[in-house]
Amino acid sequence: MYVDGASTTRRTAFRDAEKRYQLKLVEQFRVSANGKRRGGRFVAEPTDLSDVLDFSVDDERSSRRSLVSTSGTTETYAIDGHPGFYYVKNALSAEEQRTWVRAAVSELCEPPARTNFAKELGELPSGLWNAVQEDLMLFDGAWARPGREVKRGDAEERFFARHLLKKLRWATVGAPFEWTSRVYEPDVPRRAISDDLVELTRRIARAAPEKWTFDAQAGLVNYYQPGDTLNGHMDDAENNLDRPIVSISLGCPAVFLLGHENRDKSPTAMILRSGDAVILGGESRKCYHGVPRVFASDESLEFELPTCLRAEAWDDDAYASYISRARINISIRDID
Ligand SMILES: O=C(O)CCC(=O)C(=O)O
Ligand SMILES: [Fe+2]
Repeated sequence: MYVDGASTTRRTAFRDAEKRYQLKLVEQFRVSANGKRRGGRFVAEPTDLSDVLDFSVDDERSSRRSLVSTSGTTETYAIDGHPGFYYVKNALSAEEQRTWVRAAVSELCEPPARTNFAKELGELPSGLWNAVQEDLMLFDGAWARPGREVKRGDAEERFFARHLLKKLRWATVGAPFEWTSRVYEPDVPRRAISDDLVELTRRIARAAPEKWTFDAQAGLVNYYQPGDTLNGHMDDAENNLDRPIVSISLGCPAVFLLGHENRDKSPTAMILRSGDAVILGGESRKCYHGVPRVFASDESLEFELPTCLRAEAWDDDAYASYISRARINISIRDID
């Protein structure tokens, strides 16, 4: 769906910013009772976020943003130096956040949606989420109970549904994207974009004062675990770059870098939080962007999940436990 510049190795202002925010693990040592130094525990090195916009707090960094409109609890902001980009805070209600987390892991990644597994394993059988709950594994193209005990470190471990769920990185809804030829494939089986998703993203797109035409036709669902990143890229496979992209964040917070038309200008860093959305329209539609960092919700108080995603808010603990260590992004595009 995007140009992932071969230039990720070239030193650019964008690349420097990615490095600044990426997760760095440092070994933690402790001295045991007999005076020996023991290591082996890795923790995240603190990251300096003093230059990162956070729409959930009002401080000196807020001078770089301006409130464009308010509708109920939804607030839409523009950011200095990034025409056409909007941050839509509280774009989703508490209930909608749960609905779309549930849909992302139990519907949007289900066949015939294309996922990152297609190349290595072929299409997974349907029911990945239920297979995780029942601790099943992939055997001869179906979910099955393991025939014998599988120990930690055994090669078969990677076929457990719980392991595959951790490796789920993307799913496409609507017209699937062929990453090699970099085109949307018109005539293959697909998971249609539901009316609910069309309606939701249309509503969000209307928050932009430009009132761009936006027809939700294809979507990419990205699944991130803490430590996962999305390299700086520009989405350019869609025919008409005058149409915006609407991109919804769910679960753990992330650092999002919004750059410019090349990688040499310093990007603006901001935190994307659950229930918020961004609109990449106008000039910003052709700008580099990426996600160098996803924070686990228990890393620090400022990254806690909103109450609507914590265990007590669900009737099924499994969703709460997944989303406390995952981020989901649903980006919807108009591809004509
Ligand atoms: O995860 C995000 O917030 C950004 C996703 C994105 O840029 C993409 O899917 O093209
Ligand atoms: Fe993108």
